[in-house]
Amino acid sequence: MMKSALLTPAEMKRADEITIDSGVPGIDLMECAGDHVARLARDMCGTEGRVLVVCGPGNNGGDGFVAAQCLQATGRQVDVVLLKEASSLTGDAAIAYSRMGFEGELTTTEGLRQKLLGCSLVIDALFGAGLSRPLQGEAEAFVSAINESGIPVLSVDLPSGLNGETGQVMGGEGGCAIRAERSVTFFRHKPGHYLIPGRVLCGRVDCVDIGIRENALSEIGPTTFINGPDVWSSFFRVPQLGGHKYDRGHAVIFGGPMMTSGAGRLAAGAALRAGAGLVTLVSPPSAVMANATQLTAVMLKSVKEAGGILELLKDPRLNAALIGPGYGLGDNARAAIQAILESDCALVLDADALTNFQHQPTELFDAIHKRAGPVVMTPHDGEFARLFPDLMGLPKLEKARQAALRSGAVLVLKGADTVIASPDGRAVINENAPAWLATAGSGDVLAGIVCAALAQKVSAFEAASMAVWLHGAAGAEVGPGLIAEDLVPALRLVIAKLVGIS
Ligand SMILES: NC(=O)C1=CN([C@@H]2O[C@H](COP(=O)(O)OP(=O)(O)OC[C@H]3O[C@@H](n4cnc5c(N)ncnc54)[C@H](O)[C@@H]3O)[C@@H](O)[C@H]2O)[C@@H](O)CC1
Ligand SMILES: Nc1ncnc2c1ncn2[C@@H]1O[C@H](COP(=O)(O)OP(=O)(O)O)[C@@H](O)[C@H]1O
Ligand SMILES: [K+]
Repeated sequence: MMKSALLTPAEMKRADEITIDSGVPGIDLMECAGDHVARLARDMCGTEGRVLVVCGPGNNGGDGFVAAQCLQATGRQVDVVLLKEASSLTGDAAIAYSRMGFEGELTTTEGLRQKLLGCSLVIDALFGAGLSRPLQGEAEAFVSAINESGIPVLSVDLPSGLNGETGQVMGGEGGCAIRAERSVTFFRHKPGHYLIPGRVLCGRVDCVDIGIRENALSEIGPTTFINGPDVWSSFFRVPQLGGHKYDRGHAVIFGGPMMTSGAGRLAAGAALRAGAGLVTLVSPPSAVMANATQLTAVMLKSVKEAGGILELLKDPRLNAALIGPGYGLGDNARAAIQAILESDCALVLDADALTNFQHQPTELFDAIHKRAGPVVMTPHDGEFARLFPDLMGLPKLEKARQAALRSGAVLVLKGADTVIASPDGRAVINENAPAWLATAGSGDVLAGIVCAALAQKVSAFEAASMAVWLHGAAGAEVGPGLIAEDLVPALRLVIAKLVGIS
């Protein structure tokens, strides 16, 4: 799990301190970092062309001085531009500057523009983890000039102007940040490398070892992780010789009326493919015929109203349920959801199940806190806004974490950078979803996969994380031209690969 830990800039600072306190000089870390930066710079622009290293006033600039020195030592033409006078440098950055062996040039934005002409790569060593406020004045003008030049940029640690904790540009809409082709960071990725727009601004990110102590992580206790098998593979269930289908759980999908019945069918098919031993699609009588003509291995049941649902869920073998996709809005729908909330089964609430409580969110959260079974909620941003309007201004990780804590549910806040947050404070960020997944019905498939993992008795946070990853991997397997129906058969290939490697 520690392999996939993400560190906030403050946690990374702590990891640096722990390592330095254990006897590793800070300048050694910086020299190692700068050496990697130089290596990647050579990787980006081969042996030809001038490299311009733009250095800020802190240790990020220090990494830039080391990189400049390494590049020059291999015969490279290098210019170093300073944002602040060299005399204001302190600590390791001052040491790195003094060891560089040549002078950096304190220049104006116009001077920087002249230096940019004809160079083949810019190393952005202006600001990294220490950026504490939006870029202004000369710093902002430097960043604009670099972006306008169109020259490829390698950012050190983070594109300058980006908040490493939130993935947002410091200063929001009015702020500015480097748009890099590649970034190189140290020890562990930061959430900002994966959260949008950070992920776009970073370009390809390399994470390199600079000698930070691994055991610093146990002292720091990170709570944010990148999603992948490292987070949940020990929870992934492989059917056992001698087992039977009930070992794999019985998922119940509550589908809607005929005109929106496709959503429930997609979710049911996905739940079966994702490993639930049995799947029953429960629908109002009007949709039964449509479902029956489309589905084979999925069982069907017709239920008219909340009373029927209560009765059905008394069967303890029905251990996981999903309601929401194509379900419909109104008093009857809300009564059905309330009936399901009264049962003990593990539960996924998606789409209409969330929208139905937009005027009574506290009622929903109280019911979730009271029930014994776990709940996973899977809103996209629009659905999230209906239940948590006051959290909308927060960065995505914080939004998901606070919503999980308030609701008592594991929260899957969807998008290109889906965040899964647990009420216990843990969160993962997903990165394997291709943009082809942004298509009608794709969320219904995801909800079905979550339900399958819950039916297999996977804990809610791991179930949600696993499902989001499988969904992303299935999307990548299908690729261009994907429609939601394609995801269900693609899951078979993804699971086959996963079982092969685990
Ligand atoms: N020993 C260490 O601590 C190591 C640090 N490393 C590098 O050090 C970086 C962090 O260094 P620092 O903590 O010095 O931080 P930075 O170099 O990112 O920036 C801090 C400096 O910028 C100023 N500043 C912050 N926001 C500003 C703004 N908006 N406008 C103008 N000035 C602003 C601060 O007052 C401070 O002087 C990392 O990103 C990484 O590149 C690496 O060298 C590895 C080892
Ligand atoms: N740009 C994107 N890149 C990757 N995945 C995306 C992107 N946009 C949306 N997704 C994913 O596609 C799915 C869409 O779900 P949702 O919005 O509920 O759609 P629907 O209701 O049509 O099924 C989610 O899993 C979401 O994370
Ligand atoms: K930088």
